[in-house]
Amino acid sequence: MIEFTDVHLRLGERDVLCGVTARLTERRVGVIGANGSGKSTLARLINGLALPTSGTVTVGGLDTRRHAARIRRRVGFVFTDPDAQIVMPTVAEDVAFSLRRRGVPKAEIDRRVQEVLARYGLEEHADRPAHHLSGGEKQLLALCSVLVLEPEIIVMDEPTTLLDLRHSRRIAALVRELPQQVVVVTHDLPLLADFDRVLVLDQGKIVADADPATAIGHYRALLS
Ligand SMILES: Nc1ncnc2c1ncn2[C@@H]1O[C@H](COP(=O)(O)OP(=O)(O)OP(=O)(O)O)[C@@H](O)[C@H]1O
Repeated sequence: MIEFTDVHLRLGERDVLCGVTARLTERRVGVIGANGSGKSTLARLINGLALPTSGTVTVGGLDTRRHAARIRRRVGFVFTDPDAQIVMPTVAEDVAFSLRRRGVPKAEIDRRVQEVLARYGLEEHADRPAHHLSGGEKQLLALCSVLVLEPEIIVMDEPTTLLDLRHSRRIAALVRELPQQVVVVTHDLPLLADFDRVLVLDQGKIVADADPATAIGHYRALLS
């Protein structure tokens, strides 16, 4: 469970989040809102990449201020820009990287890497330089590198931005099937169709918190 309690976050001169309170227990939670409304910042708070100026964020009862390392092992974060996440020369090595750092035995690493690449259609790219992949393939790779760690919670910041329709649908299907809790920040409204809950942010505040159709209706009205 993720819990925000009266979270304020000031960056420079700007109040980016202003009194956010929410308990997220549902399996599929979407976050939508205009550009600059604070969605990515809210997502980054979940694994301690950003810390509140006041208020608290807890994950499974652990405060992100005090337990950042433990929380990062539990919360996988998929960045919008996959280049920010790709660290190793080849696709397979990139997926294996964090498993290696966690001391997982080599045979298990090989098995898990192969499995995740096959599941997301990247197996033929395993030995290619990661930076030669297309934007969409890189986004899938960034996702594979997080999924292979089997985190308890997955936070995705605009995971379909670079993807064509086929790959967007694949991500939507993947999100539907994942057993973990998933929090997705997105402008891709169809992705949220069968989500359990959608938050709408506006100027750092939650202005709607409802089922997808209701929340999206609110968002459309806000921007009209
Ligand atoms: N380090 C920073 N210093 C100052 N302001 C920042 C910083 N990081 C983000 N902001 C500001 O905080 C606001 C919220 O940013 P955030 O990235 O959370 O928005 P967003 O809703 O995800 O936007 P988008 O849909 O465009 O990705 C923006 O106005 C942004 O300019």
